[in-house]
Amino acid sequence: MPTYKLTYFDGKGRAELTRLLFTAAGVDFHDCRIGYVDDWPALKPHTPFGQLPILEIDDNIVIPQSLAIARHIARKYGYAGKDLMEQTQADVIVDTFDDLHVEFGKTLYEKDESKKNELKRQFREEVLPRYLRNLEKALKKNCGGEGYFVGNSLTWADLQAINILDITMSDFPDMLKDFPKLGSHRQRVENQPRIYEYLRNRPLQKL
Ligand SMILES: N[C@@H](CCC(=O)N[C@@H](CS)C(=O)NCC(=O)O)C(=O)O
Repeated sequence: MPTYKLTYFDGKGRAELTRLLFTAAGVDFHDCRIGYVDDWPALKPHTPFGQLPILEIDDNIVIPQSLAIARHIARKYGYAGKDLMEQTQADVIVDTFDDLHVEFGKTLYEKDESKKNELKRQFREEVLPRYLRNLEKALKKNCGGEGYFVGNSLTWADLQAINILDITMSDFPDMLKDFPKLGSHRQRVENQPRIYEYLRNRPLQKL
């Protein structure tokens, strides 16, 4: 088994999907969390694109880009989809949740208070319902929404779903109230034994 070191800041952010994948697969990894002020300036010039996360494999391969990292682990351990079409369907769901994550991010980092409130209103009333409606429709297309996003077993699309919903719900806690299939899917995935244990024990962090 390769050795893995995942380096990121101390938060969920763009590393949590890979942490969830390692957890689901039961694969050991070094979860290296560094400080933005104390550690990052020295490390940044030694990373391929000056960004985190990076995944180091066997001390000699370095992979940047969070979704490339997660896709690599998903493919390696059987969570990418069973054939080309399933893989593409899983990619579509992962990318759509990534878009939602980016939209959510816009509501966090605006400095001007009144602009920030307007961004949050737009996100809550327009952006979020649009994404959730489309994602619930996509979920229902497979087994009426009673199983997984793709095929008949867990893929990285399901892990990306619980990850981004969790991060977004930190500010919009009742956002799934009109989307019962997304809500029950979330519970189904979070109740998988390894994931359940991981979620109970991971650091309590909003983002
Ligand atoms: N598309 C990249 C974006 C990576 C990214 O924006 N990383 C941020 C943290 S979330 C970062 O490294 N910030 C520090 C910096 O740019 O100096 C990915 O998904 O990995």
